This record gives sequence, structure tokens and C-alpha cells, in this order.
Amino acid sequence: MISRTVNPVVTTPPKVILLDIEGTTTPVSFVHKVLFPYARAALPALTERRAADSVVKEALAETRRMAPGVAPVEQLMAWMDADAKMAPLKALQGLAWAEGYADGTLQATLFPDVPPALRAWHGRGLTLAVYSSGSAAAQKLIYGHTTDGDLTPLFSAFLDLEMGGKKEAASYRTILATQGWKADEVLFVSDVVAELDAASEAGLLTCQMVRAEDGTVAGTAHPVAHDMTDVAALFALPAPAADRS
Ligand SMILES: CSCCC(=O)C(=O)COP(=O)(O)O
Ligand SMILES: [Mg+2]
Repeated sequence: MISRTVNPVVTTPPKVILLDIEGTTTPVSFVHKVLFPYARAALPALTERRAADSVVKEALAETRRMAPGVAPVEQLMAWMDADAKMAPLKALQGLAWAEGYADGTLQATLFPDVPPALRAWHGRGLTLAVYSSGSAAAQKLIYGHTTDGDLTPLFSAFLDLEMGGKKEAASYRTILATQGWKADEVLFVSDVVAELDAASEAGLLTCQMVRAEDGTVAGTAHPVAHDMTDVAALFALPAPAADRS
């Protein structure tokens, strides 16, 4: 284990920890090498087999509206190639992953420091929430099927692109308004600087997660953490190890 000294940036801890998923709580490789290829392989057959499903119908209709004149499945594949965070794609990926988790093909890998931190912070009365481009349904699947068991009861909210894009300050204002949170009591943790810039513009506290495994490049505008123990030290939160039983 690497020993580091991390200097606090606040003395009053935030009341809400809002967490990105990819690159923050799960390795980028899990999303890009496991989840995305699974969805890519499953989507053509799934959209035919479940054509009467309301989520499929709505997602295909929205895809047609967004890309008129292109076959929807072709458009979905193009969005996947570009890693475009488009709501209809995210809804369909969520359906595909639900099948994979249900039959045991998929299990979610979190960074090992994440479950103890979530448990410690939840146990000390902090509000935990997710904000990811993945659909809320897909977020619940990830946290419901981790190698550490079902962690969904630790979270109060699963927020997705219905709040708006993660690089827009307005999305964070919408989150504050819908959840009834005060901006300066919320800490947003993400690996993507543009997301943190937007959250900071809306008044949230921010922390960049820089994971060595993901090759994340540290920016200069936000406090940097390498794991959840660093986040705890920076923001005066309970140390994960102290609450481990
Ligand atoms: C929640 S499911 C997998 C994540 C995903 O689909 C994605 O696009 C990653 O988005 P994030 O906002 O968590 O970086
Ligand atoms: Mg991320």
C-alpha cells in the first residue's frame, strides 16, 4: 500500500456525496471492455425480440427522431463507437445489461476502496447518490450486482441524463432543486474535469478521482484523490477503514 499525506481542503464535511461511476467507482475497463461489448452484441437481437416492450419502442422512436433517415440500430452502433452519451442508447444498454446480470453473465467490479467507503459514509448518516450517463436502471443494476453484494440500499438517489448532460452546470442546478440539497453541502466526485467544472459552476464542492489503473490525467482546478480514502481525508469525511467491521 502506498502511504500518502493528504491535506484537508475543508473542515466542515459535506452532507451529500454525489458519485460518478465510470472512472470513479468502477474501472473504465469494466465499462469499456465488459459492459459496452456485451450491450453491442446483444442490442440487434434484443430490439427485435422485445420490439413490443415500451422502453424499446420509446428508445427506437427517440433514436429515429434524433437521427432521421438512419436505421435506428445502425445509429445506436454509431453512438456506441463514439461513446456518445445519448439517452435512448443508455436506456437500451440498461435493458441488455439487465439480462446479463439476471443470467449471471455479468457481475459489477468496483474499485476495492469503494464498498468500505460507501458503508462508512452511509453508516455515519451521509447521503449517497449517483450521477451517471448510464440510465438510473443501469446504475441500480451495477450497484445491485457487485462482487461485494447488493449496495443499492446505501444510495438515496440514482440520477441520470434526465437531469441533463454531466458537462452542463444547469444539470447540477436541476439536481439541487429536485433533491432539495444546498450546493455547498454537496461533494461531486468524478474523473472528468469538464464535469467537475460544470458542478463547480453550480456551486458544488468537487474532487477529481485520478485512478492509476485508468490512466486518468490530473487537472489543476479541483482537489485530486486517488481513492476514497483520499476523498475522506480531503473533505473531513469518516475514514473508510475506521468503520470496517
Ligand atoms: C451506469 S452504467 C455504465 C456507465 C455508462 O453507461 C456510461 O456511459 C458511463 O458514464 P459515467 O457518467 O458514469 O462516466
Ligand atoms: Mg467518469
